[in-house]
Amino acid sequence: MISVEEAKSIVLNSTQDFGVEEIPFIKSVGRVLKETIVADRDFPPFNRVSMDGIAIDFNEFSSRLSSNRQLDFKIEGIQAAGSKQITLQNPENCIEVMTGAVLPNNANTVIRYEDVTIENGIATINIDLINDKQNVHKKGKDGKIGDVLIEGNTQISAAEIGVLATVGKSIVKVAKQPKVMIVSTGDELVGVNEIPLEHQIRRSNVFTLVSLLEKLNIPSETTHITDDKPILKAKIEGYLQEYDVLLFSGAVSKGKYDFLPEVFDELGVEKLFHKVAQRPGKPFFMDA
Ligand SMILES: Nc1nc2c(c(=O)[nH]1)N[C@H]1C(S)=C(S)[C@@H](COP(=O)(O)OP(=O)(O)OC[C@H]3O[C@@H](n4cnc5c(N)ncnc54)[C@H](O)[C@@H]3O)O[C@H]1N2
Ligand code: MOO
Repeated sequence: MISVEEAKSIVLNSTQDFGVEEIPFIKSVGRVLKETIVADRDFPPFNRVSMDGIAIDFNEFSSRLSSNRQLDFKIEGIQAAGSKQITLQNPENCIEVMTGAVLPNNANTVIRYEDVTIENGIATINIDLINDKQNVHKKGKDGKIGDVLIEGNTQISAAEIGVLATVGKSIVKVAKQPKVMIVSTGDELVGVNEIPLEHQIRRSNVFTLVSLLEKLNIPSETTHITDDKPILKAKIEGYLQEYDVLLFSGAVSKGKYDFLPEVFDELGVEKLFHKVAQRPGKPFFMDA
């Protein structure tokens, strides 16, 4: 018999690498990333307008302010998000700009609609306090092309999904999940939908295990084998070929029909431990 701590360390030292696979990024939540994700361009990729309003040349504004001239700017055009960059032709004018748009060429400062009055195609700025380059999210401020955005071995969450989408990673390399079969044993067990006879109980443990694995994003299958040694042996021999991990519930104790330890031995699987100093679950069995 070994302690819980010893058992835990044996389990954790028996981890296996099941390889790498490529999957659609949207299916990768909860999976472990097996590549480094880098920025495919600067972010933002252009000087990006961050307020709806007008874009002007700041020098023009400050020289007018210092010489007490009118703060009215003729509107030359509109720069919408998703449109190619346009150019402010005359520095005495302005361009209406939308959040997410490219800052027009020759403009460097954005004033919000809330601080402007627009009448007959002329925008008049109603405030004095304006900072050079305000309301512009500078190209590359969040990240430069080639910057590492997500390190390998990160567990992918919703936040990483957004980053993967941003850099165009539609297919992503992740650690492969093991193929798992969960086996219940015992002639006393009946299905969840069945009404057990007095001497029977419903098969429940396997579904707890399925759910625990589902939480880790590991799909699994379940099956039931009756307490018949030749059948157990034949079935387990097949599962050992087909699956990476077999989980068993029952048949590892001292009972007359607890055949699993013998079957494992006959099939040549290496026993790592059997019996852990814990209650419940003392006859916990693990092999490699
Ligand atoms: N004059 C003012 N302008 C803005 C104000 C304000 O108070 N006065 N508020 C700013 C704030 S704060 C925010 S937040 C934004 C919200 O704007 P919208 O809800 O109208 O969103 P959009 O302008 O359409 O987009 C904003 C930004 O996000 C980018 N975007 C949009 N959809 C997506 C998507 N599916 N995936 C990636 N990126 C997306 C878009 O290109 C813009 O860059 O308004 C400010 N302006
Ligand atoms: O509401 Mo906005 O997100 O402050 O930029």
